[in-house]
Amino acid sequence: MSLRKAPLPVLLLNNVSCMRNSQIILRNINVSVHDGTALVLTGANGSGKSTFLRLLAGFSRPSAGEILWNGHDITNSGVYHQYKLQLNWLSLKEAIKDGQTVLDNAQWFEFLEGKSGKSKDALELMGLGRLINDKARMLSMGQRKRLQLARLLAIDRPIWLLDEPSVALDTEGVKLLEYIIAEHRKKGGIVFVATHLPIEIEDAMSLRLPPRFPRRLTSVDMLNL
Ligand SMILES: Nc1ncnc2c1ncn2[C@@H]1O[C@H](COP(=O)(O)OP(=O)(O)OP(=O)(O)O)[C@@H](O)[C@H]1O
Repeated sequence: MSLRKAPLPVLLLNNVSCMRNSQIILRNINVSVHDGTALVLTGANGSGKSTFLRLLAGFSRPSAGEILWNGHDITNSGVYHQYKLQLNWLSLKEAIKDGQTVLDNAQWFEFLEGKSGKSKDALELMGLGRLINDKARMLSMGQRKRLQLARLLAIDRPIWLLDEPSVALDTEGVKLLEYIIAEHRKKGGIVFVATHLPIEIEDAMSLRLPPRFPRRLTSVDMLNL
């Protein structure tokens, strides 16, 4: 008889809590993530979705508990050095240079990554093929989001941390987002999505963060307690 060991999760959040300004933002989060996993984070404004992604990105440290990547604590500087190369971060802060062309904006990220050759196809896929030589300042909000998503594809890292990725996208844009997430997962990629908007992700895990009340409770909060 052979005993097969369960595979080690790629990412393990083990009793993770996070405090800011003496307030608990996240409390005792336990999540186990394997290759191909998608986790959709929802919750009210201020419930801690971005904070959750920031912890995963290593931008801030858990106040308690640990985040393990392949069994290693990401707050260890040697581990983090390797871990951060796995991450692709997308947020409302878009880091787009208005004076550069759409193509340059994508290729610059590829260049920083020591890669080349994927930006054009990625922009085509995201529906920006006709605009690659236009200055980024010409883009609409939704087109800027498409450019961010094209960069995600061009850089091609395994763990995606997406904060409100569908904001400003039209119906076709959301479908494209769902498509690239599905394709990324087929290759074993891991996707975290913090969102208020509906997004279709097959077999996704979901985590709804409880509301927090840093402000005075309203009657609506009282009803929901
Ligand atoms: N650096 C910080 N210092 C102090 N408090 C912070 C810090 N960052 C976030 N917070 C607080 O943590 C709480 C959670 O914020 P966070 O941005 O994670 O929520 P969210 O669920 O992403 O909200 P939204 O849906 O509005 O984007 C908020 O009350 C916010 O004020």
